[in-house]
Amino acid sequence: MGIAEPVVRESFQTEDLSIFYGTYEAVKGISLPFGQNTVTALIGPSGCGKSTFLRSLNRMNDDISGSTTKGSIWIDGVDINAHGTDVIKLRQKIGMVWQKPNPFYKSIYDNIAFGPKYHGIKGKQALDEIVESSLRRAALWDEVKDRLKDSALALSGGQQQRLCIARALSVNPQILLLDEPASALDPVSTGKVEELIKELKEELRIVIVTHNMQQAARISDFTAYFYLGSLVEYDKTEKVFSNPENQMTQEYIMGRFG
Ligand SMILES: Nc1ncnc2c1ncn2[C@@H]1O[C@H](COP(=O)(O)OP(=O)(O)OP(=O)(O)O)[C@@H](O)[C@H]1O
Repeated sequence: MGIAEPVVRESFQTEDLSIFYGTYEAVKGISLPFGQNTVTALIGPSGCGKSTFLRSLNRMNDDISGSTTKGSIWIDGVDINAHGTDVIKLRQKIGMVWQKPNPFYKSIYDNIAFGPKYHGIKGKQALDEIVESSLRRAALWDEVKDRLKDSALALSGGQQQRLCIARALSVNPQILLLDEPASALDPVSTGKVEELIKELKEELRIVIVTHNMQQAARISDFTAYFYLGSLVEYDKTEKVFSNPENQMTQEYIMGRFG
C-alpha cells in the first residue's frame, strides 16, 4: 500500500465550494487558489455567481438569509467556514470594497480611523499614523491631507472609492476583495484605481470581479471564467485572453454573449 501524498494547500484557496440560496445552487463546487502577490479576476456573464463567490470569501454571505455553503475556504490551513471562526477578525484579514463607494457619514479622518479604533488602537499619534499611511497606500493622501476633517461625502466618486480602499487597508488585511470597484467611476478615476490595484498586489492578494474585459486583461495575473455557477476555465490571464481552452470562454471574451 502506498503512502498517502500529503495535501499541500495554498495559504488561501477554495475547495469544492458550493453556495446555495435556499435550494438554488448559485456556485457549484469551485476550487480556486489565490496566490501571494497576485490579482485574480473573476469574469462571466451576469448571474453566473461571481459576486456570490466573492462575498463568501470573507463570509459576507452569512448576512443573507437562506444562504448556505458547502465545501471549504482555506486560509493559512484553517477553514473559515468552521464553527467558532471569529468573523470580525476574519474580515480584518480579508477586506472588501464594493461596487458603489460607501464611505461612512463621517470625516475623511474618521472613516479611516474607525476600523483601527474598533480593533483597539488608541492614542492620537498611532491613529494619525495609520490614517496617513492608509491614505498614502491608497494614493489619496496628497489630495486630502489638508482637509482630513471634511466630510468624506464631499469627495468625488473616484476619491470616495479610493477612500474606501484606504479604509479597508487601515486594518492591515492580507487579502482584498473588490466587487467591480471601478464600474461606477469615470475613466480617469478608473485608471487611478487600476494603478492602485497593481501597486497593492506587491503587498497583498487581490480578488476582483469585473465586467470589463480590458480591465481584467490589464490588471490581473490569473483569470477565472464562471458560467451558470460553474468554473469553466482558470489560467494565467495572458493565456485566457490569447488562447483560451474553452470555446465558451473565447466567445465571452470576444463579446459574443454576456
Ligand atoms: N440574495 C439572494 N437571494 C437569492 N438569490 C440570489 C441572491 N443573490 C444572488 N442570487 C442569485 O444567485 C445567482 C448568482 O448571482 P450573483 O449576483 O452572484 O451573480 P454575478 O455573476 O455576480 O452577477 P452580476 O454580474 O450581474 O453581478 C443569480 O441567479 C442570482 O439571481
